[in-house]
Amino acid sequence: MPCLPRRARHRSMLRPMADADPGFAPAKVNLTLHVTGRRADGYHLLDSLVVFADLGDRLTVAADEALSLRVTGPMAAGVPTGADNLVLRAARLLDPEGAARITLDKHLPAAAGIGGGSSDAAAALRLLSRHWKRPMPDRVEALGADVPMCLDPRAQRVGGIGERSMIVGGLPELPAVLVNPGAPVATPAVFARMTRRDNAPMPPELPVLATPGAAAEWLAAQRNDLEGPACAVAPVIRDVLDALGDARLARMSGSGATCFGLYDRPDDARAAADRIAQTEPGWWVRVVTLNPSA
Ligand SMILES: C[C@@](CO)(OP(=O)(O)O)[C@H](O)COP(=O)(O)OP(=O)(O)OC[C@H]1O[C@@H](n2ccc(N)nc2=O)[C@H](O)[C@@H]1O
Ligand SMILES: Nc1ncnc2c1ncn2[C@@H]1O[C@H](COP(=O)(O)OP(=O)(O)O)[C@@H](O)[C@H]1O
Repeated sequence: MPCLPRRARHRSMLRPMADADPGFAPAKVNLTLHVTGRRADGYHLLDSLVVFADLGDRLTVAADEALSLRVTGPMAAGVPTGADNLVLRAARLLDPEGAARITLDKHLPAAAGIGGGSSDAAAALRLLSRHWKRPMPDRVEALGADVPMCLDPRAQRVGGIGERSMIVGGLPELPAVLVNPGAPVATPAVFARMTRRDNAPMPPELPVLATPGAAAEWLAAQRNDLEGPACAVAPVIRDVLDALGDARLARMSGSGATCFGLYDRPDDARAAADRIAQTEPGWWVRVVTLNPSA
């Protein structure tokens, strides 16, 4: 596999793309997640290749005299609606006095390793900074380690505890299936289960991967170091990975429990999703394109 220099841009913090759809909060998928160390404050150092999906939550804002949030949509159940919702926390970080009527239409499962809450927070920051004409706050990572990477939903290599990002090119669109078994998994519980925290990073230069097959082959030699600990917390994750056994690559995203399967063609992904949905009607199963408009 040639190791070519990639089109890359180093930034300590991502800024929203000028042409990003500001109210769309796409699912985040960690194609790799190498845990390479731990900071003195307990947070873990990561080396992760992150992409976003063409599936996500949707935020809208309207002028009003107070700040309010309504959560709707097929995955609204159980999502906090009060001040602890990341959308309201993002709004307050941007402007403690700001007023708006916000609607969050949930399509992603919560506490699922696909950054739904973080992506919602990033979308709230994008939308409300326009609506209120306020600059983006400096320390958005105060909302969560995943929030900075969600501000600019393009493929990126993430370092530090999640706050350092580098946009990467050379990845194709990836036909995929996302599967969540409906067991919420708490991120701190998974990190706490790790027995080894000084694991190897990815290679310094990522290769150019022209096709889904080439991407799956290279990714298979990388890892998600949280997969084993997450399976110990929620053993059903093993069943999900087994169900995705016909994929070119099956792996867990983030701290779980959502797993992704990569396929050569969208038709292959659709066939796998139909089969899994029939066998496990209680699971959340979606056909997606990862890294859309690559
Ligand atoms: C694991 C990842 C990988 O992308 O994704 P998810 O599973 O959440 O989607 C993220 O690092 C999660 O980011 P996020 O969910 O925003 O984390 P935070 O709210 O900041 O932290 C939740 C808890 O996770 C642990 N944590 C998080 C990030 C990190 N680099 N090291 C950690 O040890 C800490 O115990 C922290 O208290
Ligand atoms: N807008 C939101 N959507 C989903 N979860 C939210 C939201 N705001 C706050 N939360 C809380 O954040 C936690 C993490 O949710 P989420 O970001 O979806 O998962 P993960 O960190 O596993 O990717 C959940 O336990 C949930 O209670």
